[in-house]
Amino acid sequence: MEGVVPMGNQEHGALQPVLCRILDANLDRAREGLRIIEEWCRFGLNSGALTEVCKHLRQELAIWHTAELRSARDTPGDPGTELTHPQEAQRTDLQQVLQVNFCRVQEALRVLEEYGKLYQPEMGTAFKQMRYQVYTLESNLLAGHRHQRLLRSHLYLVTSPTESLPAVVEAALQGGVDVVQYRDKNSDDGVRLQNAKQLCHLCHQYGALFMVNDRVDLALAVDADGVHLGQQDLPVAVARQLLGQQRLIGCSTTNPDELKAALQSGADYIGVGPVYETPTKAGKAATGVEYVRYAAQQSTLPWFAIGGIDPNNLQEVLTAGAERVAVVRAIMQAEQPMLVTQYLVSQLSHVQMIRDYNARMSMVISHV
Ligand SMILES: Cc1ncc(COP(=O)(O)OP(=O)(O)O)c(N)n1
Ligand SMILES: Cc1ncsc1CCOP(=O)(O)O
Ligand SMILES: [Mg+2]
Repeated sequence: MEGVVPMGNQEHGALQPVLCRILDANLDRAREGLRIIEEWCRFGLNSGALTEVCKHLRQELAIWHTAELRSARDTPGDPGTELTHPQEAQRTDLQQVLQVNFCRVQEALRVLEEYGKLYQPEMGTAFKQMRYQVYTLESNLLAGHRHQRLLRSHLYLVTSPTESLPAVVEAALQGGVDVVQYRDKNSDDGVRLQNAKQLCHLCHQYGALFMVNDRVDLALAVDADGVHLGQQDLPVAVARQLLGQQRLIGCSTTNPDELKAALQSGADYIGVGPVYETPTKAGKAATGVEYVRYAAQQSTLPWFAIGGIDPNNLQEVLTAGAERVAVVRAIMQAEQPMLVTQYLVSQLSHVQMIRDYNARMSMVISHV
């Protein structure tokens, strides 16, 4: 086979330029990947600490990137520059951009670690340490992104089955909905899987969270952000074992006892309701806005008022203390789902703005 030389037959001298080319290419690769991650830390997260970690790693790589390694570069003679994978052209959301670049940096560091040992023994240890620093950076950066998104979420759409499911969900996403839950009690699993996959992809394109109702297996199968569980569903602790710490778990409650248990269960957010009677959950007694008032006083987790909420009664729910609401019919059955979503979003952000302002004012007053 032309060009294939067993390593044992290569003389050390002949190996040196090859090593230099491998090290040069992978130093470039690691630095480029880090730069992409650093831009998000700096401009997306405004995190000085995470930006500093990326910068420090890039500077360390630069020190190893000596003139000898750079001068070994032979881009025109590199057959790898022509090779692209179709997936390189597809980046569907920010999460993917970051994930792909973390992989790229980690792979490059692994190559540097292994080949570096042949070039200069200290390289092995140095790049190994850097690889572990990158793993830590990855978990600090990616861990908690769902929880952070949840904290910024105020409008939650729970879907109902319809022919135009993707179109309605996309309209709601265009209107600014923060979380979408796929809820389908009757379809076959094959249909559910297809729908959940499609909606998950759509939500992530718009930077919204995607949750699955009831089904932990389906949530895992489509890489959803989490699952929503009621009192008759799997216990939160069991779902947590299956889903891990990174995914979100929501828990429905209808009264103070359930709220107390849900707050201690390890759930990430709470459903509060049905506030009003609703055909979507026929036969379930309404809690009334009193329970919304109670949740506003007692909940230590983000919570969403749900059940019969629409543009006409939203104000009453907000006045009772809600800052977050979940709806089914108000959006799924709207003639113009995007407009209704925009209206709900604007009402919710208005109330949020007033509450934030009042909270800041009372802090100022308490310091005078
Ligand atoms: C956000 C949100 N809150 C409450 C529910 C209701 O969950 P559950 O009581 O399990 O009832 P079903 O939706 O499974 O019929 C929810 N789905 N979402
Ligand atoms: C799933 C669920 N859980 C409590 S109320 C409810 C349904 C809310 O539907 P709608 O917003 O159409 O009243
Ligand atoms: Mg349920």
